[in-house]
Amino acid sequence: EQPSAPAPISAPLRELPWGQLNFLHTTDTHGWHGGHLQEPQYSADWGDYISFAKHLHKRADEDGSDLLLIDTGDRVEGNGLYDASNPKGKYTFDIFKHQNIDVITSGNHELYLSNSSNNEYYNTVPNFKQSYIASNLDIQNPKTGELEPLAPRYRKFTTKNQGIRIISFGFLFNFHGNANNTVVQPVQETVKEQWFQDAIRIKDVDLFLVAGHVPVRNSEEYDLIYKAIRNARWDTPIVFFGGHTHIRDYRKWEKAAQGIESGRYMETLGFLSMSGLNSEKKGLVVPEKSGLSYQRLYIDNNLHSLHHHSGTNATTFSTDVGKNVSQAIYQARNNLNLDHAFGCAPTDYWLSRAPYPSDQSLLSWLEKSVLPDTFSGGKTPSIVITNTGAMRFDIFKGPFTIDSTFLVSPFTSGFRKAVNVPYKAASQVLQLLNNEGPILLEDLLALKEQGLDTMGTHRLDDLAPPLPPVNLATLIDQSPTKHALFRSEQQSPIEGPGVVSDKPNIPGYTTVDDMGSDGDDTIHERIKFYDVPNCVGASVNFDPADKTGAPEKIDLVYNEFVQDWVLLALRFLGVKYEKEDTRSALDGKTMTDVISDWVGEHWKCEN
Ligand SMILES: Nc1ccn([C@@H]2O[C@H](COP(=O)(O)O)[C@@H](O)[C@H]2O)c(=O)n1
Repeated sequence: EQPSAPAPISAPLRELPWGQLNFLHTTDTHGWHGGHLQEPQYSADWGDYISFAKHLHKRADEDGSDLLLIDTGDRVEGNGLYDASNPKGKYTFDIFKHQNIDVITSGNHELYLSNSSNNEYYNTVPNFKQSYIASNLDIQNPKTGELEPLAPRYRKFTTKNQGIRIISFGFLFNFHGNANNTVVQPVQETVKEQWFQDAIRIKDVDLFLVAGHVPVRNSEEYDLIYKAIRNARWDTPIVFFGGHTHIRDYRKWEKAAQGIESGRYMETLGFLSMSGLNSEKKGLVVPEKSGLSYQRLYIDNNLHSLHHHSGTNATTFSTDVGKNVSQAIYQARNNLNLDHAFGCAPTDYWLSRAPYPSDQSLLSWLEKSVLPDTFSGGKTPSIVITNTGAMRFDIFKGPFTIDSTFLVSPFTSGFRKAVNVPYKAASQVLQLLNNEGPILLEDLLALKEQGLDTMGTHRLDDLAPPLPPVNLATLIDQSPTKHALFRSEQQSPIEGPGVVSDKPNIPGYTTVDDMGSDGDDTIHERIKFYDVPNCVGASVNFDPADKTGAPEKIDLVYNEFVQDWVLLALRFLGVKYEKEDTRSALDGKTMTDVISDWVGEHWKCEN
């Protein structure tokens, strides 16, 4: 735990369902290896995770079971510890490498920029030489320019104590937004490749382990892999580890094929156990189960939970390596001056924990205050649009630091503008991007398919942030056209079999998955999450309500990440702008700069 981290509050806990083969799973950590310094519930750091894993390894060695660690990518972008250094990631690779991870894969965030995928090539792959897997990912060798697999396509290994023979794969979903130094092969092609077809037919395999930056639910990619393995091996157990959608989730394909997704931002250490697997070695002390079984627990990443599940206490918990890593994180945070405050937030602003629009909504704050104040300088009537996915985390009342700017918006995309756009068209772009009004997403997609867009790297709903880290069934939908699955606000919190009756006192995740509603280790009081639009926008230097005084032409300013969609929408509205017709806005400043400048000017700290 970092010295400034708030101490966890004790809460009723569910027990770790230890088995024959046990897994700890991290995903979408996005640089939060220092833990959450404003939220006691998630305040343990990467050093604590190292200590925790060490205790569980000891337990496995003592009772003859096994423990494997998995990480499924998006380790970068989203926290000052990674983003504030120059070059980015200067400290994180050396911090991360001290955990003994058995299977590790790449996420999409490792690939948006060529320097971050080159970092995988130069740092993370060599640091995890025995465990990095890249089943459908190639990279241009930075020295020769030749395309090569980022890491081995699959691995075969045998567990230490039980002698369970495992074939493991490492996938990335069919991602298109990568820089041009990497190639992500669509999963439907990978599963047809000879190496994959041979691997799933290797004899004497007790378990297929599919790790990937791929959601476990509604996932064409994982369904394809499941079917491909089942076509070759009708009954060999399969375990999936997923990621990308930032949720806690558990999916049962069938009795012998199940998988976990373990949240985001170092909030969750996913635990999955299996029993009843073929084993070469005897000596298992844990009780035998009849047949194969899987169990799961989503551990809140704080010391109260970690002590409890490892049978330790404040005196016995930290290992030497764990302590050193926590110290290295502390040192890096100091070097980067991450606690330096630009100003102090007067209240909390929520990305998806308050309805949009509302006074507590981060997106309302962005469109009502930050964007108009930032872009009003030139006096030109403008509409400013950003995707809401450019915003990644909430703002808490109190000091808004260098770290906070990267938590809220870490990306390097700048702003661009199309000048002198007819107002009639420009004023409809936001509505189109939000799939509201008479023209729907399908119409735009049809145009894209006719080749009318130039690049088309992102899907329209990728413009919004990942859904809040809850099962879709618990998300409160504000746009009925979008997600028919969501519950309405009137419905009561999820309850069901397996919910323990202790009164929850800590707000947090109340996960409902294919195993039921008893997956969170901490019995939480339910938090409400709200759906958000794809994009928000501000009218600057004119009043959109004043119908008679509407400008004829305006500048359309937008976050560079949404450029394809903005130009496509304009074309759909009868106005043709090519990328070359647009220009850089705000001297290349990013959203990170915009927010830190605005906070410095408007949110003074009262001493
Ligand atoms: N330059 C960028 C890069 C990404 N985004 C947003 O992040 C989303 C992807 O994040 P995941 O954690 O879900 O992988 C992407 O869809 C964008 O919404 C961005 O705004 N700018």
